[in-house]
Amino acid sequence: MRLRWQATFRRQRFLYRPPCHTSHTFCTSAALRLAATPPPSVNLENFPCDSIRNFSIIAHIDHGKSTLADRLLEMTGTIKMSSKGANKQVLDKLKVERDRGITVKAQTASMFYQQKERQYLLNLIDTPGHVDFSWEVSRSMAACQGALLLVDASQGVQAQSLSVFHTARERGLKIIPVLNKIDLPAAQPDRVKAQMHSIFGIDPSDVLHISAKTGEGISAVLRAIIERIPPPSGESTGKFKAFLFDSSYDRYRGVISLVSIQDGVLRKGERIASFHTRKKYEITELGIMHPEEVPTTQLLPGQVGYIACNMKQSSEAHIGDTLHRVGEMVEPMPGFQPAKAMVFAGIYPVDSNDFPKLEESIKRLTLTDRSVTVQRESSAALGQGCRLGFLGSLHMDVFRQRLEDEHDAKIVVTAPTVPYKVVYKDRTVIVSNPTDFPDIIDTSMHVREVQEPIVKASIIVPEEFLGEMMDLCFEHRAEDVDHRYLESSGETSSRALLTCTMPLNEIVMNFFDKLKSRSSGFASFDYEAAGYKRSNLVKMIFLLNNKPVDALALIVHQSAEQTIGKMWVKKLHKVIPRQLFEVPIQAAVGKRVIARETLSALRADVTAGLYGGHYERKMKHLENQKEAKRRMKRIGRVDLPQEAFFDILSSKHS
Ligand SMILES: Nc1nc2c(ncn2[C@@H]2O[C@H](COP(=O)(O)OP(=O)(O)OP(=O)(O)O)[C@@H](O)[C@H]2O)c(=O)[nH]1
Repeated sequence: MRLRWQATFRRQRFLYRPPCHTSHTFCTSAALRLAATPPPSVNLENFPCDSIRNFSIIAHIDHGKSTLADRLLEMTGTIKMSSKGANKQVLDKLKVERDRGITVKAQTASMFYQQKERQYLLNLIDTPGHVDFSWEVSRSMAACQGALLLVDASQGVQAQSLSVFHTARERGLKIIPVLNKIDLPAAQPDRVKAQMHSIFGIDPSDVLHISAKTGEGISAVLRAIIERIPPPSGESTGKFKAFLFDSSYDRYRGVISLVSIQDGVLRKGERIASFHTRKKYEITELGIMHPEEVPTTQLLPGQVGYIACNMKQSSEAHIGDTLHRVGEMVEPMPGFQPAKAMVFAGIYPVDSNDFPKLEESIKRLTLTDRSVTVQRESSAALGQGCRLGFLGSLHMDVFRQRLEDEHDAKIVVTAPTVPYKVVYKDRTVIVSNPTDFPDIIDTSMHVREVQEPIVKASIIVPEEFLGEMMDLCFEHRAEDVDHRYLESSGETSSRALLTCTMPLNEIVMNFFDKLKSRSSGFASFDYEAAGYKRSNLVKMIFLLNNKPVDALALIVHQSAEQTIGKMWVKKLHKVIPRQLFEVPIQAAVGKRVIARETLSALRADVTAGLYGGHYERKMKHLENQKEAKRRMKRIGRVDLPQEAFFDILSSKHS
């Protein structure tokens, strides 16, 4: 989820102040339709800590976080109330988000709300829903004292409701349980409240009933935020200390950081230092997100806002950093786990000449998505490219789509891999590219063992699909499989929580799709990293006419090498065009050939079918053949059209 209206305003600014750094394809008409109430003359001195509440909305994907955020903004007058529900999350989204109905980046908004003669400053720190972006969720929570736990009244508690609840509880946040979508005919508020009681120990009388769609119950949510969430603490007379929890990049102003002020007051022109990098900066602009940037003269304790300080590189804004005034030493805030890339893939331009353009596009996109890691690599088959690390496979797919949508890039993406640990006699190396994976059987390599990343998976599913889900998990090398029922017996259809450990490699390809189709869409899934485990892994290479194609290499579990080898050789046979000679297609592990197909020879004369004096037609055919040749990648003596790579690699992802 993201606060789409905020994005709208940022983009409006971009529209009026061209040319801007962003290259997103924005929906301008939507951006202009959504009008804000004019920014108030903000005097933040009127908001001491006890008038401030910092909170986030946490929920399983699609349980209505964005919709509730829209209503809260309307109700507090931060955006204009629309008669026909025009302030919908459909507005002004990136194409990738419109296409997929998901949110990628957490956003922040400050709202002013009057209750009983008193004005409050409510800071909403929004969170995305998908498991790949859970890093953003915990990062957002670090700046809050409370969270609205939203549960869909028709779907009930789902896998990510569990994980976000536990993260919020571990961080000591006050949790306000909210039942959303009570307008739906399928809503079962009492049943879902009973689930929340048995799973989370939540008192059913504490649960608020709302419809974020119709607006029912929203004022009770605002009341609960003020009454139940504790205010932040901080001393305006203390030494200045701020927690940096997010950043974005602006071509003109450099890095814009979002901070939560812990102690002291920050004003324009003051000099601050980063605890992490020890670099010093001067504040050139500061303010609050309302929901667009509204400059203020100062930021006080407990407040959440943005700062610009001529920070040039995104990497200087270290998430979780403590900022302090130059010359004053403060105790740093407890650090923050940096995002860890778990899925890696090579990205190559379809036309090798486009590499500089592709590299520039990747660089620009990573300015808005700090969690992506980038390294140059090259492949004999695909030429120069980049190896990118992502938080998960959805994250990878979103990035790929953004490259295509926003930067018009024509790219080939190699099969995703996870980071493996290869333990040698004298050192341990992390390998995230199959090309670098050693031949285990070759004793001269001195490989002691190979370890793969493991995750702890949770699946919530109606009990009639439990057996099917267990089978699916076992097919994907699950261990420690356990389950428990989430509702007391006597329910018509109880739901079960299935937990197990699984290799991460097993879920990056198409596990999620299988889970959805084999549970008729009812299962929800979540996972967390659970370390590394020793495993029998091997590198599988594919040979065309006895020449290895590096871009197609895979790391597979030994138990599955036969099945995978045969399957891919068959697929390659289907997509590779016939050549002038017979071409063996082989899958091999070390020197062992696992599977083989043979592509029969083709005759060359493209004009053979043309009789008589059709000179021009003959020339056209020959020209076409020449053009097609230009687009070929030559593997040994085999010409492989770029489209075949597309077919092979995209089918590898499915
Ligand atoms: N009937 C009904 N539909 C709702 C309600 N709240 C949200 N929805 C719908 O539920 C869908 C998901 O809502 P979002 O607000 O995008 O959910 P989200 O939690 O932000 O989703 P992510 O950003 O993907 O995590 C949308 O189609 C909303 O219109 C509600 O109270 N009643």
